[in-house]
Order: sequence, then structure tokens, then C-alpha cells
Amino acid sequence: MTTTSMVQPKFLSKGDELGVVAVGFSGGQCKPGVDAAPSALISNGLLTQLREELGYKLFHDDQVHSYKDLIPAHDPDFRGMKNPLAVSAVTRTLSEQVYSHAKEGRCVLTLGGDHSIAIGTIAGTAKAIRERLDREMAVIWVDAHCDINTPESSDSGNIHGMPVAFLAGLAKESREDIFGWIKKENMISLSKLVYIGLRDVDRPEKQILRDNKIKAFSMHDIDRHGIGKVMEMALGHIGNDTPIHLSFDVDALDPLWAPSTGTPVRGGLTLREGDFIAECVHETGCLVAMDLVENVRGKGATRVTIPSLRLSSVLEKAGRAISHCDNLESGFSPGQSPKMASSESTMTEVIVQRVRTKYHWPPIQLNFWILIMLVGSATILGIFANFITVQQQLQVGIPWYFPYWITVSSLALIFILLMLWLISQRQLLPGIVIMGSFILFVLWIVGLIVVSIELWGPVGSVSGNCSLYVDGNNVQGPNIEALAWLEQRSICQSWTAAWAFELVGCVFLLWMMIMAYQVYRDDI
Ligand SMILES: NC(=[NH2+])NCCC[C@H](N)C(=O)O
Repeated sequence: MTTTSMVQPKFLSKGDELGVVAVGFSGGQCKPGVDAAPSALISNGLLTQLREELGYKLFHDDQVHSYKDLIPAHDPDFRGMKNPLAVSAVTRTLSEQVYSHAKEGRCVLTLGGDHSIAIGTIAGTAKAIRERLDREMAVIWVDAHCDINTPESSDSGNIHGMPVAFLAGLAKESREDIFGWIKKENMISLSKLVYIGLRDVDRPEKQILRDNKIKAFSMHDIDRHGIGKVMEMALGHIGNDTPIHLSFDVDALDPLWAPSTGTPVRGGLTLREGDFIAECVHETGCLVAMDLVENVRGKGATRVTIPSLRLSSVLEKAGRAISHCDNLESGFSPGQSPKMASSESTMTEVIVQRVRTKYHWPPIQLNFWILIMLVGSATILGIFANFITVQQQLQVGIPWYFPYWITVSSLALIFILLMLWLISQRQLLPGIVIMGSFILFVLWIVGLIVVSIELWGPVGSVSGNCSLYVDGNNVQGPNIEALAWLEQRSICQSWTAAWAFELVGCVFLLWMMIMAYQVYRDDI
């Protein structure tokens, strides 16, 4: 082992071991994306860094758990909570996973996931620490939010805003399948809870903090005293003989450093302050577990911003906790507009509105569909242009839907080229995509219906003629009839190909509308 750390862990019997649990779960809130972060972190080399640069012996099952089998098909709101059965079942299983590492005396790192998963991680560590050391542990909750809403006080109903209330017993539920499984041994004491980085606290939460005299260091305190003094006070409050569970929500960092999070709030910690917190906690030797949550990779498949967690600066300081999230932007790009900390002025708010001109499109999906649509539109254009030439050659009339399809497929080509240009300018607004796709969808579906009627009846069907005169009349030999037959067969095949591409085009346009709506919704 090549660990660079000189700090002796006080509460771990196997200080060189690290249990890693990767949790791809986002049911504690409504936006997709947080569930994809653990895989992004792992594929960006996090585990290798932990193993090779920090010298940990890793215990990881090589899985990013999505707990699909635990998520019920029907999960109605309960006491205002969204997805109560799913979040309860997932956190319960997670608590057992974390417990199984922590009871071995090793440190546990959990990669989230939204912050609701802390119900599981903290419940698991708290139980193991009680059993192993007969002690209560402390929790340092680094976050822009204090996540201490009860189901009744929460406006959103999102459980990622409630984990502390359940863990501290402020919110109770007797139903075993809705957090009733959280027992005394899983709980934490409010006197051993410290918040750092708060700046977006709901009114009822403020009351809870006051009523229970919970130690909380807001951004205001950090500005006033500096992060050094705040850490001194925070650790002083906990005392140096208490195991610490560090629950780090990346939204504690300013969106400048960590824009890839579901609920960004301006006016947060600098990258360096985030590192400093982690270093200070590490230096105590009391760290027993850590969560890293609310990282977003691609909201749904929508986002391109990839957070890659590095342990660089912590490494330099021989630390062993989180360092920073940097963002590699590419393609169709950055951020959801961050919420303003309550103390910021409306002037700044105006500026935020103005700079928000870029949107998060899912690049792989979008590129794939655009390619299919390009091929489809060009093929349809070619087929109907060819049909017109054939009709002219035979000196028979040209049905209206031949030029119609030429126009509609050309419009689709123009629309795609326009989209590509807007993407290159990073200006592809969801509204444009919704409008354009809708108009084209109506035009395409009309054309598809007409072509389907021509192909399969009720009055005279192309498909019927093809099977009768072409499939059923195979002509061979080096003669003009065989050539004519081949041409007829290629016309029949063109009909089917045109129909297939029209159908795919309709699906594409429908999907574009849905995807654009999702992008629009995520952005407001
Ligand atoms: N872990 C988070 N990002 N929490 C955000 C919570 C926001 C808000 N206070 C709520 O209860 O819905």
C-alpha cells in the first residue's frame, strides 16, 4: 500500500480499506440525471485514483446499483412525499450495504444519487458505529440546503429535502415500508449534527434549526469568519473523540465550480473551501464514512456536462476525502439557471436571466436521430422525385402527394440543417425544436396516411398490385420484359422504403417534441 496519509484513523480498525457503494438512484427528487453520476465518476477514473494514488484497498462490487427490483410500479404520494415506497426500500437496502462495510471497521464512500440516499448511508454507519464502538457518531452535512423538512413542512414533497428529519427522528412514520424501518440504532442526535455552506433554507426548516439549536454555518458565517475559523468551530462543536460521517452535497460548491447539480444555488463555497473542509475532516482522523451526492451527469440523457471528481488537491495535502468537481463541457452545453441565495439582489437575478442562452441536449441520441432523419428525408425526396420522372415518362398524371412529399422532405432537411447550425452556435432553443417538430409532424403524418392508403387500399392498392404483377410474375432472361419487371420491382421496393422512412420520421418528430419539452422543463 502506498498511502500518502500520515493521519491515523481513530475509529477504523482497517484504515487502509475503503468500501465503495455506487448508487444510481434519483427518486428522492424529480429530475433525472443524478442517477448517472456514479458511472461517470467511475469511468473518469475515481476508483483507480483511490486505489493507486491514495493507496486504498477497495471493496466494491463493480456495480452501480439502480435498485430497479425495489421500485414498485405503483408508488402513490404519502403524507405529501413523492416516491415514498421506492425511496424507503432503496435507502433500507443501502443502509445494509453500508453497514456491512462499516461493521468491518473500514471507511465507506457512497457515490450518489440524490441526497435522499443519506437516509441509508447514515442509518448504516450509525448502526455499525454503535455496535462496534458503543458510540454515537457526528454528521457534518455540507450543503446549500439543510434537508431537514418533514413531510408536512416540505413544499416540494421531494424526499431529498427530508433525510435529516427522518434520521434525527423529527419525522416519524410507523409504516415499516415507509421509513418505519429506521430504528433507534440507525438515528443520529441533533446535538452532533453540523451544517456547513447553507444558503437556501426553507422557512419551516429555519424554525426547526432554531427550535433544536442545531449548529449551522451558513455562507454568511463563512464570509464573516473565513472557512478556517468555521471549521475550527464546527469540529470544536463535535469534539475530537467522535466518529464523523461527512455527507457532501456538491451543490454546497458554487455553481461556478459545480454547475452539474440538480438544485444549484449561487453564492456557494469556492473549490478551495470545499477541499479545505474535506482536508480538515480528514486531519481529525475521525472520518468513518462519506457520501458524495447530487452530482448530475446529463439530466436524463439530456446533459453533456460531465462532472469528473478529482482528488488532486486533497492528494497534495495527503487528504482522503473529496476534492473537486470540474466540468468538461462540450456539444450543446451548460447550465441550468442557478437559484439565487436569498440575500442576493434582484439585479444579479436579471443578469442570470440574460446569460441563460444554452441548453442541455442529449448529444448521442440527438445525433443518432438527426442522422436517421437526414438519411430518411433524403431517401424520400429521391424516391418521389424518381416517381415523378417515371410518371412523366409514361405520360400519366402526377398524384398530388408526390410533390407534397418532395416539399415535406425538403422542409425536414432544411429544419435539420437549421438545427445543426443552431447547435453549432449553442443556441438551439427547445421552443424552436418543439414548434418545428410539431409542424413537420402534422405534415408527415398526413403524408404517411396518404401513402398507407395508396399502399394497402381500400381503393386499388400498390401493395396488392406489386404482389400480383411483380412478386407473382417473376420474369427472367435477357429481354426487355425482364428489364421492365426489374424496374417495376424497384418501384415496389421504393414504395415500401418510402413508407418505412416516413414512419420512422414521424416517430423522430414526436420524440423530438418530447425531448425538447424535457429540456425546456429542466431549464425553467
Ligand atoms: N439535497 C438537495 N438538493 N435538497 C434540496 C431541497 C430543496 C427544498 N428545500 C426541498 O425540500 O425540496
